[in-house]
Amino acid sequence: MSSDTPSSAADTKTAGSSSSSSETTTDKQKEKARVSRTSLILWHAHQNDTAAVRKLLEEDPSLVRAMDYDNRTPLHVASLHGWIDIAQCLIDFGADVNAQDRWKNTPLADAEGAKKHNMIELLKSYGGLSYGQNGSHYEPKPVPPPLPNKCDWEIEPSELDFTNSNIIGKGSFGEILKAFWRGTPVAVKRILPSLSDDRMVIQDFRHEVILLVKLRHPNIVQFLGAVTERKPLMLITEYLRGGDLHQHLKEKGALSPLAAINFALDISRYI
Ligand SMILES: Nc1ncnc2c1ncn2[C@@H]1O[C@H](COP(=O)(O)OP(=O)(O)OP(=O)(O)O)[C@@H](O)[C@H]1O
Repeated sequence: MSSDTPSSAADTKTAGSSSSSSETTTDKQKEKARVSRTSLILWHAHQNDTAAVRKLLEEDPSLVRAMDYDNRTPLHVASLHGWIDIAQCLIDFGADVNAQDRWKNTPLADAEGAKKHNMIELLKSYGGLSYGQNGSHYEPKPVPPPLPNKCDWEIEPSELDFTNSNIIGKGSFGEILKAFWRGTPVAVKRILPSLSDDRMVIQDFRHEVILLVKLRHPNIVQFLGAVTERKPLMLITEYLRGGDLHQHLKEKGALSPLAAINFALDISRYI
């Protein structure tokens, strides 16, 4: 299931005023507003909403360099989906055609991986180069991305901010909390201390991490990292504002056949 919309438009108002009590508070508010606007432009790019993307860029042209926690820019998002108008608008505002995400993919590598032919042409006409793991001029055939090294996803526990965090769910071996990581809300599955030494629990946790590391799909919750070298063991994924499919089924009951087919198509969509 895809993640829900980003922070409300109200959050995007420029924060801070001359009456702010301290510079630190103003800085924090500014940082929060920047994170909100970053989420918004990425969201509108994902939704193919050119008017909204243009409006944000007119208000703040620096947003053309916005990046999420995977260093993915709005142009990566537009390229993957093949949204030509959005890509053109971003390029007009000076987007870096060869920006590289966390996996070193350029927008062109994404467009090639997703076989978005018009997008490939557009990006090439602006000097787009294909390097990264999805596609490459040097690799005639697409190759599956190599598994990231552990050091790419092992998260330093002190980077997780549990201030004002709350429990959003319970699993068999632990609880799921909403927390913040690098300025972004995340869901943290934390194994209960009482089970941290249980061999079966540790094995299950490792299996889940090994599986999640291999998955990268816009409609499957994104694995961000894990804490495996210290206790409590933790698994960090993107935070779904609307909860997961399980919660949706619990709250709303059985899906209509059409909704079930749409969910299945979303999950199995080849990107
Ligand atoms: N990424 C997320 N964003 C928001 N809510 C989440 C997220 N992950 C889990 N939850 C909430 O926590 C509940 C339990 O999560 P989940 O089923 O993943 O736990 P689990 O430990 O895998 O459970 P079990 O091991 O019993 O299957 C979900 O139904 C949902 O309400």
